Amino acid sequence: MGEQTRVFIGDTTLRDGEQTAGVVFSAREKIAIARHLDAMGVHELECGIPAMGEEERESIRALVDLGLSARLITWNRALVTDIEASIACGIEAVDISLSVSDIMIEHKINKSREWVQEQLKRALGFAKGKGLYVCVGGEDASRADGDFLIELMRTARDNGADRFRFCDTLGILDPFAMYEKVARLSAAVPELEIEVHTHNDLGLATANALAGVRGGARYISTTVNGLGERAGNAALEEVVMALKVACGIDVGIDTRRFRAVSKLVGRASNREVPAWKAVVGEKVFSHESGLHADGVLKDPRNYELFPPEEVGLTRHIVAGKHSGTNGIVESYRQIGIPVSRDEAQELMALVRSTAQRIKGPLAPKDLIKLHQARSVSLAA
Ligand SMILES: CC(=O)SCCNC(=O)CCNC(=O)[C@H](O)C(C)(C)COP(=O)(O)OP(=O)(O)OC[C@H]1O[C@@H](n2cnc3c(N)ncnc32)[C@H](O)[C@@H]1OP(=O)(O)O
Ligand SMILES: O=C(O)CCC(=O)C(=O)O
Repeated sequence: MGEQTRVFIGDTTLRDGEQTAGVVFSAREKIAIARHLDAMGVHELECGIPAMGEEERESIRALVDLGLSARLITWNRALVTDIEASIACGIEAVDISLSVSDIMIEHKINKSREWVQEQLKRALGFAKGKGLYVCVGGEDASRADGDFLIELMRTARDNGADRFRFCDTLGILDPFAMYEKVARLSAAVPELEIEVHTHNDLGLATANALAGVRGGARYISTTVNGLGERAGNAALEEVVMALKVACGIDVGIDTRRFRAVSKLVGRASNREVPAWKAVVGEKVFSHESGLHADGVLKDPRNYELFPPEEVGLTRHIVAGKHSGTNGIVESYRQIGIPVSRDEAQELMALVRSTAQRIKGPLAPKDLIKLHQARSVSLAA
């Protein structure tokens, strides 16, 4: 992956994210999330499912009325009625979804591969006739027969589709398999852009999204905080930072807003973001261990991949069970108490035993108490 590789982010927090069992966004929350993502420069927002009913359609219309820069796209079954419902919302881009694995074709929709091909032609023909941008969503593509997928993509291409969405619906692939599958499709039907939509059932969603890009995909489906069905989707913040730091690809998104949008979606979904969550967790720039704190104080690059401000976070040096001298000097400096290295060394045992007793880091009041106790014992 070179610097020239152009990658687009299609965020589906408002569709797959809201499909998380038990999650409901209010129309106002949807608007706030969409505004945030748009202001950050996210390229496309999958914003809902018009076929669900009038309330959903109203919230989609409200998003259309915002006049965002991001392209708004809706999820649709391969049914003319679904697409009509999208058009009625003022939507100009649709994802037309079909189950494409034999297991789902036979045991979920109870149809045949031929039916899938025909249904695709019908729905796609209708959508293109209405001038829509169309992404064809291949549900369960990762378990589908590769030759059938190529046939389907050719049908999609020949009937005017703009993109094919390769879904690892159950999150079963490893990055090597993802790379191989996407590379094969990309080589067989180079005229059709590929999007990868990866789920996190094995904790591989972000890795698989990157592998898809290496295989030739140009769109990545993400959600804020990795929200989504079951174990969720590839997290927006992880994908963007991994592309930037590990692959040298800048997708042009303002990453400084990641923490803010993460908190917003965490609140709106009622799914608290773990403190150690990659990229946006509250504590991912907190350093306690003696050697780590020392290294960071000398040069943050020793233990930080990028500055915390780049994702809207701040750095913390924490006094606790694993602290060393330099970290303790810094913790006291931060609360306005200068201590020498010798003093810090003496305080270290007290810091450790306090941390052990309270089973956590020391707050400023704990540090002050220890400092006072030490001064009193020295004076006595
Ligand atoms: C992998 C994904 O995330 S795909 C996105 C899924 N998202 C959602 O399901 C959220 C919103 N869903 C809904 O509001 C409803 O499920 C609707 C409106 C889509 C459909 O509702 P209903 O018609 O009441 O059916 P229900 O929810 O029980 O879905 C099952 C039906 O959908 C059919 N179906 C499933 N996938 C598709 C598809 N891609 N295209 C057409 N039909 C499909 C099934 O075969 C089944 O049909 P049957 O009842 O004739 O056997
Ligand atoms: O069919 C699509 O476009 C998306 C379906 C989906 O969300 C999935 O397969 O996980």
